[in-house]
Amino acid sequence: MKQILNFINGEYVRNTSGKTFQDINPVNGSVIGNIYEAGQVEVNAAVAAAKAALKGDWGRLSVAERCKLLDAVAIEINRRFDDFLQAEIADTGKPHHLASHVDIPRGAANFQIFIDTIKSTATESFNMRTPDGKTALSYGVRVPRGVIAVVCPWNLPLLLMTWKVGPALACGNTVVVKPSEETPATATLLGEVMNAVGMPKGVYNVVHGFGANSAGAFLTEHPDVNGITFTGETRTGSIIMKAAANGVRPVSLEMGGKNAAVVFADCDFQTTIDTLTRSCFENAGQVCLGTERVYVERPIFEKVVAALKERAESMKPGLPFDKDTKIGPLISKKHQAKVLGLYKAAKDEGATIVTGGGIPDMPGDLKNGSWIQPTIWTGLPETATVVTEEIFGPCCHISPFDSEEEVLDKVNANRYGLATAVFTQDIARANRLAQQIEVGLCWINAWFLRDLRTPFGGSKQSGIGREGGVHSLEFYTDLRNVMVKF
Ligand SMILES: NC(=O)C1=CN([C@@H]2O[C@H](COP(=O)(O)OP(=O)(O)OC[C@H]3O[C@@H](n4cnc5c(N)ncnc54)[C@H](O)[C@@H]3O)[C@@H](O)[C@H]2O)C=CC1
Ligand SMILES: O=Cc1ccc(S(=O)(=O)O)cc1
Repeated sequence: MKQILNFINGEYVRNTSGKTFQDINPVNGSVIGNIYEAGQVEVNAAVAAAKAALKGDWGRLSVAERCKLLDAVAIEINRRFDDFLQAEIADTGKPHHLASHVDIPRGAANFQIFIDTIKSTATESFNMRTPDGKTALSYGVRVPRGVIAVVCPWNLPLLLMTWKVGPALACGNTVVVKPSEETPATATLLGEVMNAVGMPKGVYNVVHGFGANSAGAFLTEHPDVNGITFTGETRTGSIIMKAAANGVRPVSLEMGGKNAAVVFADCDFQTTIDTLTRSCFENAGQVCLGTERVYVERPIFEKVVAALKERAESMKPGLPFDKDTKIGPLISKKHQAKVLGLYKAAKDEGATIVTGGGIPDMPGDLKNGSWIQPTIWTGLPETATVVTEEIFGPCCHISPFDSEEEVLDKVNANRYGLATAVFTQDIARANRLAQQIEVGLCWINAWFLRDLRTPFGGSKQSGIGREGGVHSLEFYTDLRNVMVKF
């Protein structure tokens, strides 16, 4: 049995309370690890180590030296690619092709991309004449904020954690990471990488546990934490915002979504169906950017429903390492119960179940896993639960529309505003819509196509702030103005 320890000040440590909880493989419900829950003592130690590191070797490094270390981290993750892959797959049950093409490569790349950003981003300067006839030059310098708390979800554990740790370290901060209690493995493994490349002690720390009355709350409420970056549910983000208010600490929040796709009759049909298949069902729908509302222009409504039904039914569930596996389980029995509850709500509220709606029949011990059928509904009003609430499962409701104005109103009538994908060959119409849809990200004839220099984040209740490229620097540094008179 794996023993999953906290990583504090460069060392793996258990805890003083003796409290542990189980790491479960969602494929078959088996216990794969024993996680040592960090209490207030361990969180205090991690924050203290991170604070001390700011004044130690780490704080004295030049930007170039810091970047060299980050590059070494990326190289070491890639050298240990298979260890990360096995760990991520064991925790999440996601198909091998997904973890090996998305999660782990991006986990490494997230340490490299911000090297260019930090090295090449200038700050502004202004020259002016003073009232007494002298000259004044003012210029900006970016300084690290200090200790950053990084609170992470379980859907893309390494990818989303490094998306924050990479820029935080590039900017000279130190971090205390609180991975999701469901997926502790890769954040823990990253500690070995940090030690292997010679990262100074205390720069990267990991504390395990839950939210309320546990590591998550102890960390975000800690007075020596100087900034909090969070990805997870909107409800949790709101609790974290309140914790951050105490001490007036900045927050960056990437939260829930109820993303729409808008399909016009003139779309490239095959590309649209291929893309919708990914956006609705990939990672068992556990992607914050995933599509759960599909609006289709009436002339091709039936055709889209039929094509997507066929694709949903071809998503073969199975073991992560089986070559023909197309979909893994949900992250946990708890999440499966939530998704099944919403599947039931759809039925109770009168949905037509085009396909799915329950649990697939799995062989042997896989019966104990948290599997779910890809599901499509039609026929619900815009007020229905599964049309308004985030599900985070492999499902969507498809409804017809007749005009651009109608679909725009429907897309925007939701409290979330993370992402939308528009499918049409009329590029003027697509751009018109993209500028009116209230989201942080809008794709045209694409989905999950990312240039990591661009801003990522949500509008409305999907988030506060943007990360990616120079936008990450906005959060992970404090911009100081210096004015010199001569
Ligand atoms: N906008 C985005 O980029 C993304 C958003 N998400 C959202 O994340 C959700 C799935 O992730 P979950 O792990 O279920 O989210 P969650 O909000 O339950 O948990 C996220 C993290 O916050 C911690 N946490 C929970 N309560 C806390 C508290 N009171 N104080 C401090 N920390 C606390 C958890 O232990 C976990 O590490 C999705 O439903 C989706 O809404 C997921 C991925 C990306
Ligand atoms: O699931 C949420 C999510 C997925 C991807 C990204 S990124 O743009 O690739 O960093 C962010 C959040």
